[in-house]
Amino acid sequence: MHSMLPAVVKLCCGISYSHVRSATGLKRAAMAAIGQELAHLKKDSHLTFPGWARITRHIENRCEGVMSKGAIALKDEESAYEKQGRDALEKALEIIEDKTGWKIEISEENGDVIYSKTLLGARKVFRLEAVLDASPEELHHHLFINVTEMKLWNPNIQHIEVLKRVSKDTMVTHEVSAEAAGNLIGQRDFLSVRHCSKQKSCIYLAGIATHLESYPPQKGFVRAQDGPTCIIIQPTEDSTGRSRFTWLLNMDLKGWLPKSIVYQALPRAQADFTRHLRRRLSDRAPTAQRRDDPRSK
Ligand SMILES: CC(C)CCC[C@@H](C)[C@H]1CC[C@H]2[C@@H]3CC=C4C[C@@H](O)CC[C@]4(C)[C@H]3CC[C@]12C
Repeated sequence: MHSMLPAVVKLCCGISYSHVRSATGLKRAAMAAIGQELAHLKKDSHLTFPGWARITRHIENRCEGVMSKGAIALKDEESAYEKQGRDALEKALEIIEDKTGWKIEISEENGDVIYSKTLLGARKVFRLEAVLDASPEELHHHLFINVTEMKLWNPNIQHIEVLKRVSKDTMVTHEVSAEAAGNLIGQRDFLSVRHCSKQKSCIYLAGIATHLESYPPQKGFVRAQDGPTCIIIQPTEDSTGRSRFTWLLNMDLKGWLPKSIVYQALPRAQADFTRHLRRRLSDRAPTAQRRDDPRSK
């Protein structure tokens, strides 16, 4: 029964899509609540949890159970997150490096291109290719070191927090997407391992959804699952100090929305993100006030 409920609601939502579009306030809140309920149902059924999540949960339980043995348990936990991060990078790179089946989704005047591809298992992923006017180091700074500041320059992110610093290159983060006007997709929250790896002049930022017993899905949000995903930052060959930016967006938004809506929103979110990142980069003067700065609203 539980497994059928999401499908039934999805069907109803599909049928009433045109009504849903014009829904306002309370109605929309009610729909978001239904979506959230379904996400919880799924979570509780355990069956839908991917293997890696169960493993982390297992390790976490073990760690919490034997805290007195402290160091050993902690070490286990750390290496489990490290491993999740490394595995995510490996899997994301496999997806990016497979050159077959990519279609152009959006091709922008400034040269940015977003490609899409449907993976086995039917998930659609997106790959953005852009050249950014910043060094790999600078991008690493904005996207990894100073990750919590992202909400100041990206209005699509309402909240971002580092819950656990596992090592210099690995952390567990919690993000909440912002509510967007005219956006049918309600707010999502993400709990992910973020891992950074530098190889020669290349910087890789990988991410994958994870699980923290102490951080269950939050009230009011649908917990989405990110990854395996990665961003590759490499210097352009022309030594102008710019970077080639490749971003694989691989995300399961959960909830009940029809795929067509989700698959429109995702590349748009990717294009928006890049626009805000560019604005941040061109705005290096610390005193300048940005239009998109939530503090200036
Ligand atoms: C379509 C709607 C619901 C979602 C829109 C928000 C998306 C685009 C936001 C929410 C959380 C964000 C992520 C939060 C943290 C990081 C880690 C950083 O090292 C690279 C960027 C990355 C990976 C962000 C990419 C954009 C992101 C995925």
